[in-house]
Amino acid sequence: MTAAKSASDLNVSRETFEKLKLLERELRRWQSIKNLVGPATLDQIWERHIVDSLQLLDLAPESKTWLDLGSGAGFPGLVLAIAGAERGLKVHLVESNSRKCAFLRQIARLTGSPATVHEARLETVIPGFVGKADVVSARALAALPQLLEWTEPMLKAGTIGLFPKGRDAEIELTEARKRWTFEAETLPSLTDSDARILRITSIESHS
Ligand SMILES: C[S@@+](CC[C@H](N)C(=O)[O-])C[C@H]1O[C@@H](n2cnc3c(N)ncnc32)[C@H](O)[C@@H]1O
Repeated sequence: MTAAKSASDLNVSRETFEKLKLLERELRRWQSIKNLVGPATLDQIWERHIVDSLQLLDLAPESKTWLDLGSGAGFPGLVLAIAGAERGLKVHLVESNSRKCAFLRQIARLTGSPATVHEARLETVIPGFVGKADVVSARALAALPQLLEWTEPMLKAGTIGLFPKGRDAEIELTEARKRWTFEAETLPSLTDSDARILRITSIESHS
């Protein structure tokens, strides 16, 4: 799929669809000078990036505050801020790369989306969100044990972890269970039959 057909394909309003199209256009424009995403994924921006991000919204429909770690060019965090705005969702994007942060700020401004960009290392941002976010997400940032090490204080305080994973999801779960006990749902991805989305709650460290 090279382009989304309509707002109803995505189950979003026309206004949200227009904002997602703006994100796509700007990503293509910035990509030529700033190289924000893997060049091989540019042909499939909707499937690989936008729809892949959008599917997380339905996995935490009640959420109001969302922290996305290592947001890159906005996936999933910026897409969620754009699409979740109408139901009152606010998204915090954490990204250490300044040119990616410039892109995130620009698109948040152009779309009027409730996204706050934290240009920082996630290790310094997470402590301020313990007990303050409904969901923490991270796509293509690190293997599950590292993600749990970073987010454990948030998950212990009741935040839900949503981590899109590739075909190694089960291996990463097995590895993580050596250090923690936690509830994990392994959910199918709508965009890739090999991929999974891990929904993690109720974590306890073994040590
Ligand atoms: C592989 S990219 C994935 C980007 C996006 N989540 C996606 O799926 O397209 C990982 C991103 O995490 C950022 N990153 C890596 N380590 C970080 C850290 N400790 N704190 C904040 N950002 C970090 C990188 O700059 C990069 O943009």
